[in-house]
Amino acid sequence: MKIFTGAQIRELDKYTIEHEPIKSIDLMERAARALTRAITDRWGNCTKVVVFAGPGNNGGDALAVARMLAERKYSVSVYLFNISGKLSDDCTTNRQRLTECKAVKEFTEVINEFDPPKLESGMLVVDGLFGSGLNKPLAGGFASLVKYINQSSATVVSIDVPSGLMTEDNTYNVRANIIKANVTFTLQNKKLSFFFPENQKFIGELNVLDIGLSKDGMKSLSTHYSVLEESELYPRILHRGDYSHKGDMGHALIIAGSYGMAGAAILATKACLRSGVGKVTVCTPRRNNDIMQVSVPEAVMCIDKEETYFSEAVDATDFDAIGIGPGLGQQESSAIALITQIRRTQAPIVIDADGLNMLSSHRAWLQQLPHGIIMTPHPKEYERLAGNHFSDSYERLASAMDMAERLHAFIILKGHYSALCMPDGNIVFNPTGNAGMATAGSGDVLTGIITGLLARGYKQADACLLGMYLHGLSGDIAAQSLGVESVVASDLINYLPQAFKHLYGIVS
Ligand SMILES: NC(=O)C1=CN([C@@H]2O[C@H](COP(=O)(O)OP(=O)(O)OC[C@H]3O[C@@H](n4cnc5c(N)ncnc54)[C@H](OP(=O)(O)O)[C@@H]3O)[C@@H](O)[C@H]2O)[C@H](O)CC1
Ligand SMILES: [K+]
Repeated sequence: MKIFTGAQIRELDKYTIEHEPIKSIDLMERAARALTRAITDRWGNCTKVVVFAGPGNNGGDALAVARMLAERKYSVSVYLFNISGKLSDDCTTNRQRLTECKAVKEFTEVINEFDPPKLESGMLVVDGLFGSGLNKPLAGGFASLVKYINQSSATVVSIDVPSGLMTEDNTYNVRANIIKANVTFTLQNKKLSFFFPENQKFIGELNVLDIGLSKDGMKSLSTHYSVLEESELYPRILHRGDYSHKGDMGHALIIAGSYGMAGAAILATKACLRSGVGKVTVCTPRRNNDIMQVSVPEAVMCIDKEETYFSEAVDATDFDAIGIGPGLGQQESSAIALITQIRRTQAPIVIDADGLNMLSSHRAWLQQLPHGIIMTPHPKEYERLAGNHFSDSYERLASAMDMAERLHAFIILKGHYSALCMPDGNIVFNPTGNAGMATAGSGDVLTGIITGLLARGYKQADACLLGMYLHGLSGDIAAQSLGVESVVASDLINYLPQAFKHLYGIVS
């Protein structure tokens, strides 16, 4: 599903108006009907409603919703903020319709003085001050109103976007001046800023309402950002021939685990084995040998000459993919072995965890990474890799997008919505996964899955998309059965077969 910018939403509006065709005011009426339905489905008409409308089309939506609620016998008080004496055309028409509607008991047009109404628990505030047309942080009277609403105990429903929140970049926004909604009813598509964890407290529970914008219009607009849809994976899935033998299914190499961190190697290796690959070899220090042999009997061992850490690059000629980094430690000799390994390897590579940390300590090496390399940092690992601190997720994502393009790399920024930044500048958010996956070892499992998929024959982009999706799906199935509090990384491996079965079940 594409994620449109504010400017593209305006384009889509125009396209729908011209091609459906539909008058702009009727499109607003359609949006207001969808919003009203969503509100009346949840709150009965004994709920007292206070509507705050701004000067643009977000305010127009709010005025239309106020009228529709009043017609359905809700007690509605409406405040329209017309400070600059300039309303959008559709907002003006809806002001007219509202004043003609006898059911509306209280309508105040605020021109300068504003005496705020009492907001109490049990009341519903409809926030229609600003939506996708906000072009600077809120200040002055609007900022005071937002603070007044936020400190009240009323329930707040935001139309389209919590007022004050930008649809994309909030790096320089004033966070105290953004509505904290309990529920946001957004129109047609999720906005980019909804994918960033620090904005969740403004959005509350998110619901997307279909307002019938042109499907052709959406298809023809190209976007940099999208959310992965399961159906996009179906044509990418590789099928195993009935007569396949393990030699056809790929040979993966996992380089992981220093002494005391054998668990990371075990998790990555098991996840790799569960991802359809024919054979997995693990390179790990001597002292991990016994525990590895016992824990993952299916894996072949390639023991490093050092007792406790990775010290020597492996001959990679026979491997179809390499995953390197989980629990590897950050010894200087491991760093040298890491870059030697990267230089020597022709097969696709996934770097994670300490592999990334060691690259961060030798940032000049980034230029030597082969095109198509996959890196899977969590936010802190990415900051170290970029050598920069970012003030928010948008800034971090923009930097990762730039790095992916410069290095021709695939960078998966892990998080609530993991984001795959591709070398062509596109970014895909993964919709699966849950808070239960914020647990040690979860990343090692992802490294194992992607390495397994690469060795199995998937191209980098497909391995990343499928890997992120399956990893999250397995977490969702695990959480369903165990509860989010109790999920641990090994559960992600245990439920991985069900995630695979789900996808393969649909396409076979
Ligand atoms: N396709 C759809 O999704 C539809 C969406 N609808 C609704 O329309 C809004 C977007 O409407 P728009 O008029 O473009 O924008 P807003 O209502 O959000 O705000 C524009 C007005 O706000 C002023 N503005 C902007 N920033 C500030 C600020 N920081 N402080 C004060 N005023 C501000 C701006 O004035 P300028 O002079 O600065 O331009 C405008 O007056 C969308 O969110 C939906 O709710 C349609 O109803 C249906 C289709
Ligand atoms: K709003």
